[in-house]
Amino acid sequence: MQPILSIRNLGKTYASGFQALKDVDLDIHRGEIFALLGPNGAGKTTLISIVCGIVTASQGKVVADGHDIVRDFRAARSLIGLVPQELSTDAFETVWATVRFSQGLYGKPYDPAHLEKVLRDLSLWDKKDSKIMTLSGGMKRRVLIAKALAHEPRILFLDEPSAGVDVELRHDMWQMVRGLRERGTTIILTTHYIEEAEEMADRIGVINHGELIVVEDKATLMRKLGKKQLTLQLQAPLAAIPEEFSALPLELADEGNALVYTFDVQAAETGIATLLRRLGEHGIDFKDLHSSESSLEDIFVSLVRDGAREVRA
Ligand SMILES: Nc1ncnc2c1ncn2[C@@H]1O[C@H](COP(=O)(O)OP(=O)(O)OP(=O)(O)O)[C@@H](O)[C@H]1O
Repeated sequence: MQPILSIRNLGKTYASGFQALKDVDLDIHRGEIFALLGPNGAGKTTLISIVCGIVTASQGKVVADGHDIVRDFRAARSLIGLVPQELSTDAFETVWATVRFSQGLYGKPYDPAHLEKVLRDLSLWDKKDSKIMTLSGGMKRRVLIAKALAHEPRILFLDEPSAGVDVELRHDMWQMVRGLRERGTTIILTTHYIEEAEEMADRIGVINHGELIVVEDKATLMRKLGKKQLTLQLQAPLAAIPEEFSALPLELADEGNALVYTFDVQAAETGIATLLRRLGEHGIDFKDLHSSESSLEDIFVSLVRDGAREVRA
């Protein structure tokens, strides 16, 4: 099936000469939740801003459901909703007036029933006549979401949805995002919270220094780049790893009371049987063992640290 969003050779150099995006190619599938991860300044907001028509690209092409975002701006923009990081307008407006305005902005006719549903879903109905400046931070966040949903977008961008929100709102938001996806909306979110990507995303893209260094199904990413660790609790502590074992991916932990062996999830042979046999031969006994898998967070940190080279290799 044709992707709902197709990004080709996208680049952005700001007037300062700073190159914030370099040759980004990305297809977003219909109906998926895509999480874009990257450290501060990686280019996430720049990418979203280009697709939403807020920033002009220096090179490349973006097509949203068949509509070029530059040549066919109105049609493309009407398909897209954006929940930005901060509310920048309308402090003196009521909640109702601001969502009503957002509905009309992209040519949608006034549909009070839809607006009521959006506000009820976001627990904002009681506040519909309140001025935005009188709302709490969490409620203002909900207003941002309501504004983005007012024109029934097919593609929804959430820029750092969890930044500065409490646990309850975060979980409500996840619930809402899943509900939207079930009804056919495609969701692209940027996040610093790996937990959020791990919880929500079907696919994950990692961006660093303006380059998309990896795009992968979440499950595949975790399988491909994940490592497993086997921890052996020793009967007697070791002062150092014996010379004979120095070539193995072994580390001492817990003040010499534990040996940690790291292996690739994908490797044909883990080497565990050999390790255990050799430890036995050397009289290194253990009283307990357990294994653990690396989290998405471990994978992300190593990706960003090691950069593009190793991932592509
Ligand atoms: N208007 C601008 N002029 C010059 N440089 C800019 C401009 N806007 C952003 N940048 C730079 O481009 C880079 C990418 O910024 P961007 O906001 O896209 O990052 P981000 O990944 O969203 O970061 P964060 O996670 O901190 O929000 C940063 O180095 C930033 O300083």
